[in-house]
Amino acid sequence: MKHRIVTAAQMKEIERAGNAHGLPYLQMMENAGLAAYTQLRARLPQGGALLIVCGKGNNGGDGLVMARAAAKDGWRVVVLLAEGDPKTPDAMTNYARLADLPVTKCRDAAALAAQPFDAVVDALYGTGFHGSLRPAGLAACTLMNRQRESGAFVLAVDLPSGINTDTGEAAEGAVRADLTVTFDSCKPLHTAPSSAPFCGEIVCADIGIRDEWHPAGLAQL
Ligand SMILES: NC(=O)C1=CN([C@@H]2O[C@H](COP(=O)(O)OP(=O)(O)OC[C@H]3O[C@@H](n4cnc5c(N)ncnc54)[C@H](O)[C@@H]3O)[C@@H](O)[C@H]2O)[C@@H](O)CC1
Ligand SMILES: [K+]
Repeated sequence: MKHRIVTAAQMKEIERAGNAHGLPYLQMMENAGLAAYTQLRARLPQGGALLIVCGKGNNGGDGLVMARAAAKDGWRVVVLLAEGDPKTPDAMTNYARLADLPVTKCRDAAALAAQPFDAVVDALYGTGFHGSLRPAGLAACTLMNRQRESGAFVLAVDLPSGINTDTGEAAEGAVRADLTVTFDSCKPLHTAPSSAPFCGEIVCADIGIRDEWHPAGLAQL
């Protein structure tokens, strides 16, 4: 794990620098989703039933990349669109890329409560989350936490949903993960005492943004 820690706003600057150096946002999302999937496959090489809970932003987009990779690898994939259709351009592109794959799409967390899964991917909220969980988000987080209590392995994409990236404040009902795969740099929540216990093991994955591209002042942190 890299020891550099950056805020949500600094991470956006780093991504902007990556894009300016010729690494498009869509490619960063692809790299993020595949890096997280590689970590999942390393822990559950046998595959199985996989629930991927997606929000409507770019964190959900990372989850949709994972859904594509996992379906091609033979997992039985269910995607829960917990907040409806993806809304950001890159997440919408990755949703369209699922069209010809055997991925089940669902919009109702309650419908999945009794279904057993070997693994759950939390791609509901990432660095964009702040405040408290609203009903749809809370229902999705409750489903993930119940699945974990029933034995499913929970991988959080970037951070467990329901946690504020910069303060580490955990909303009531936030996800508890076995593994958190974050990207490029760690964020304050990964080490804050209030939120670190929600993360489980933390892996910081390379998504192709070279250290020398980082805006001045961030590369040395
Ligand atoms: N920007 C980029 O280039 C990349 C972003 N990546 C991913 O994108 C994530 C950030 O994506 P976004 O900025 O789209 O945001 P998120 O996907 O983290 O959040 C989604 C939406 O949730 C909303 N939201 C905030 N608080 C809420 C609440 N309490 N209840 C309900 N909804 C709430 C936000 O308004 C936002 O629109 C990162 O965590 C990372 O996973 C990665 O794909 C790597 C590249
Ligand atoms: K997440």
